[in-house]
Amino acid sequence: MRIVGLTGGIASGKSTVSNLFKGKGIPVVDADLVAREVLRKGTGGWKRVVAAFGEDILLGNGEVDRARLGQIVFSDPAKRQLLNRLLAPFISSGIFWEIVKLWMKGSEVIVLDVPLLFEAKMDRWTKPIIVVWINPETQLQRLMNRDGISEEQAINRINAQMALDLKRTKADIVIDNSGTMEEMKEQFEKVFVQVTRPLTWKEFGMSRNGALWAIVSIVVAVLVYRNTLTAALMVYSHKSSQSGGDSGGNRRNKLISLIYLL
Ligand SMILES: CC(C)(COP(=O)(O)OP(=O)(O)OC[C@H]1O[C@@H](n2cnc3c(N)ncnc32)[C@H](O)[C@@H]1O)[C@@H](O)C(=O)NCCC(=O)NCCS
Ligand SMILES: Nc1ncnc2c1ncn2[C@@H]1O[C@H](COP(=O)(O)OP(=O)(O)OP(=O)(O)O)[C@@H](O)[C@H]1O
Repeated sequence: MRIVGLTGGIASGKSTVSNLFKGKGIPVVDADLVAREVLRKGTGGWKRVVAAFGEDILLGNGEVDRARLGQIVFSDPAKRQLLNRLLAPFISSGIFWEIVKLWMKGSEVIVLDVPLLFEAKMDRWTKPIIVVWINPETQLQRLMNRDGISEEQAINRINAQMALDLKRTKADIVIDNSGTMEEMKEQFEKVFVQVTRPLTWKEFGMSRNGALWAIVSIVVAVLVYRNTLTAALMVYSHKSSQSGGDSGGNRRNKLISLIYLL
């Protein structure tokens, strides 16, 4: 299985790129969606966050007022770190189970869209890593337009993440999304070819089909060579018992019986 990392800065265009992947049939695990799920009313994440931030951050229906919590954490680094610490275990395990589900379905190439891929050190699990880069002026403008927030609020949100220029240096692939949608789509087509090239042996081994292939190969090898294997084990067993050191004798006899059963 190939786990492609997709990251960038806030409003740099990650969701826009991940929608293009989805449009081509590549499954995407969206960390923002996972983060929403783990903050739903009554969940473990919700309980921890309410205990730490108080009931003032709740709406009338008991759900978290995301805009309110956003205002708090994006203007106070200590509170943001607290929120990150509280939610990180839930988000990581949510992402893990999404990957397991896709593995069980047999997906060979998947995309992890994680805004804080480097900050949360999840880049260790992904290869290649795509960074959606954008120039600072366009990023600020797009963020203000999309979220309807002031320049100051937008700057706070941008500064809450690792600098996009630094993320760019850690990328295997960079998509520059400072231009038009058409320019971005042209780059995407090339990136798509690159990330969907045939799996390496290691990636194949990590996929469900690779694991099934390994199990079937072992069973077939045992079936084909069972006489040779049994004979070898019997000779070894005999030699061990003659030399008096036969602590593993029972285990070997069981193995011989198992091979015979097969
Ligand atoms: C603070 C919250 C409630 C604000 O919710 P809101 O609906 O306004 O924003 P949304 O969740 O859609 O996030 C928008 C973008 O903000 C950025 N962002 C979100 N959380 C963080 C954070 N803790 N640090 C830096 N940037 C963040 C990301 O680029 C994200 O794509 C929410 O972002 C949240 O719960 N954040 C903590 C969980 C988290 O770390 N999410 C990122 C997933 S890796
Ligand atoms: N090439 C482009 N030209 C014009 N607008 C764009 C382009 N790419 C993305 N946008 C717009 O910019 C905004 C931010 O894009 P998007 O939501 O994909 O960013 P994001 O990186 O997923 O943001 P976040 O970190 O908040 O999840 C959106 O309103 C989107 O429609």
